[in-house]
Amino acid sequence: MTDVLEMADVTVVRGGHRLLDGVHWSVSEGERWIVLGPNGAGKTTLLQVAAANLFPTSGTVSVLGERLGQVDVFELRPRIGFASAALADRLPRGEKVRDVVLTASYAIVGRWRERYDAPDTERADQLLKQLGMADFADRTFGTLSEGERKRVQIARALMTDPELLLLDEPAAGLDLGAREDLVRRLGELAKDPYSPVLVLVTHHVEEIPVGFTHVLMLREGKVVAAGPLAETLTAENLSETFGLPLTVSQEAGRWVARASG
Ligand SMILES: Nc1ncnc2c1ncn2[C@@H]1O[C@H](COP(=O)(O)OP(=O)(O)OP(=O)(O)O)[C@@H](O)[C@H]1O
Repeated sequence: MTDVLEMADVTVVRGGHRLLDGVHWSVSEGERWIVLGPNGAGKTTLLQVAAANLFPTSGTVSVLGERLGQVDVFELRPRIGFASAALADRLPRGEKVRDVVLTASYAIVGRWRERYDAPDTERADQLLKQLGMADFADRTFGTLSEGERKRVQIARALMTDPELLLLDEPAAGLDLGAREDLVRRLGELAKDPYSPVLVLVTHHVEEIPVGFTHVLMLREGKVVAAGPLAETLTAENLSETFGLPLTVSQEAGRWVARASG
C-alpha cells in the first residue's frame, strides 16, 4: 500500500508553544482516519500541515507522495479536499449553492468571470445530489441551515475529485438529527471504494461514522495512540487523551464514551 500521508517527527512551534510535538503519522490508500482529542490538542494544526497549508517547524511531511518543501504546493493543494469552519466563514452568503460547489474548481470563493464547462456543472449537481442537496442548488448559501451548509461544504471539498479529503469537525454545531444525518452520509462516503482517503477531526467518539478504520489520538500536541480503531480506541487511551477516567463501548459500529465511576 502506498503512503498518502507520512509525517516523521513533526513539530510546530508558534509563539513559544509546541502546537505539535514530535508527531509520527502514516496514512495509506483506502484508510479512513479519525483525529480525536480535546480542545487545543493540535488537531486543526495537524490538519493544516496535512493540507499543505502549514509548514512544520521541524520534521518531514509527505503528502500524496510529494515532500513538503520540495513541491509546488499550488500543484499539490488541488489534490487535497478540505472543509473547515474557517473556510466556511469565507463562503459568500449570497452565493448560489451550486456556485459554492462549482467555484472549488478554481480554488476560489465567490463566482466572478471564470468559465465553467457543462461537465463541471454536472459534477457539482451530482455531488449535491449525493449529499442530499439537489433541491437546494439554486438557493443562496446564507439561507441554508447549519446542517445543510455542512453538506454543501463536503460537496465543495469533493468537487476537484481529491485523492485526500480532510474534514475539520464537520458535525460541530449540529443538532442531533442533523448530526446523525451527516454521520450516516459520511459512513456512506467511507464505504465507497471510490472515495478519497478520509481524515475526520472530532472531539466526540459519537461522531465517528461506521466504516472508519483508524484513529489518531492527540493531547497537547503529542500522539497518545494511533492505529486501527478497534484496538486503539480503548478506555485507557481515551482517558489519557481527555485527561479523565472514561469508559468506551461500541454498538452496531458506532461508539459511545462516558465518564467512569
Ligand atoms: N499562532 C499561534 N500562536 C500560539 N498558539 C497558537 C497559535 N495558533 C494556535 N495556537 C494554540 O495551539 C493549540 C492548538 O490549536 P489547534 O487549533 O490546533 O487545536 P485543536 O485541537 O484543533 O482545538 P479545538 O478542538 O479547540 O479546535 C491551542 O492551544 C491554540 O491556542
